[in-house]
Amino acid sequence: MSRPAITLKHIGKTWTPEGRAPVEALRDFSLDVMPGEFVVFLGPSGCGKSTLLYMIAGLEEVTGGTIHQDGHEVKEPSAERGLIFQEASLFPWLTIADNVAFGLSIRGTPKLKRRDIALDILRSVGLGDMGDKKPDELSGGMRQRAACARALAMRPKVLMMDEPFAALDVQTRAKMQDFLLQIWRDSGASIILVTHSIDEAISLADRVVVFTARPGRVKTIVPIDLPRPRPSRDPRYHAYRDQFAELLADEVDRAFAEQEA
Ligand SMILES: Nc1ncnc2c1ncn2[C@@H]1O[C@H](COP(=O)(O)OP(=O)(O)OP(=O)(O)O)[C@@H](O)[C@H]1O
Repeated sequence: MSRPAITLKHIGKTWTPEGRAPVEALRDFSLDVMPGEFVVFLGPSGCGKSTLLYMIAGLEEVTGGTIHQDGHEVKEPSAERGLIFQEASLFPWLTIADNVAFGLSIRGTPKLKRRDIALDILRSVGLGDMGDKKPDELSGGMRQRAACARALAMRPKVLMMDEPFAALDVQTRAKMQDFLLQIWRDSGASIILVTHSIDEAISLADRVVVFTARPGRVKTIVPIDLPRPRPSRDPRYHAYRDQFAELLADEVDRAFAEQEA
């Protein structure tokens, strides 16, 4: 069997905000993400999903345990680990092509080559004609595709997405999910996606990691054993939906009970 792309061993994270009580966000969280695997993080609000993504990205430090990518300990951000947020964080003063090429300029890729790569990737995400536009001239879905193009330009081995489609309408969201599956297949990258949507988790994931309420731990890991595109009318799809609804309800109840205690 191949080596995991990402290995999380006994991760803990306690936030210590100034002047406020410490918050234990994650406790003893262990997980392997395999090369080319699509993993979805699903869990109640505040259970540490985003915190964990930022730590895998190298933007936050762990307070316990270790994170490795391809056997190397993660200590800082790397272009090999791309991160995409809910709102496409494009530079508003740059054109879409320049946004996509931005990371390549830091890497030292020559200007003409940068533009070629940017336009190529923009074509692959269906934005071939949009290179010279500014972000505010694009729709929300297009901006999010441009953010994907910018991350993909760096050829990341792992692409992390923090509720990337939450701000989009239902139809655009469904289209973006299809698009994401396509770029996932084309790029061969591992994807770790955070969502609150049970349907999104079932539609996309190879495996769904369900978090406990805070402090977040692995409650259970559910492989989705359905062909893609996932048949939402299939009784097995409904069985997964019921299973996740029950697992989440359990955790939400537990979180409320603890708040009231
Ligand atoms: N910078 C920070 N400083 C202090 N506490 C933080 C910080 N970031 C997150 N937290 C706390 O850590 C806990 C986990 O937050 P996080 O955003 O990772 O959860 P989440 O599962 O992504 O939540 P949601 O689903 O609501 O986005 C929360 O209690 C949050 O308030």
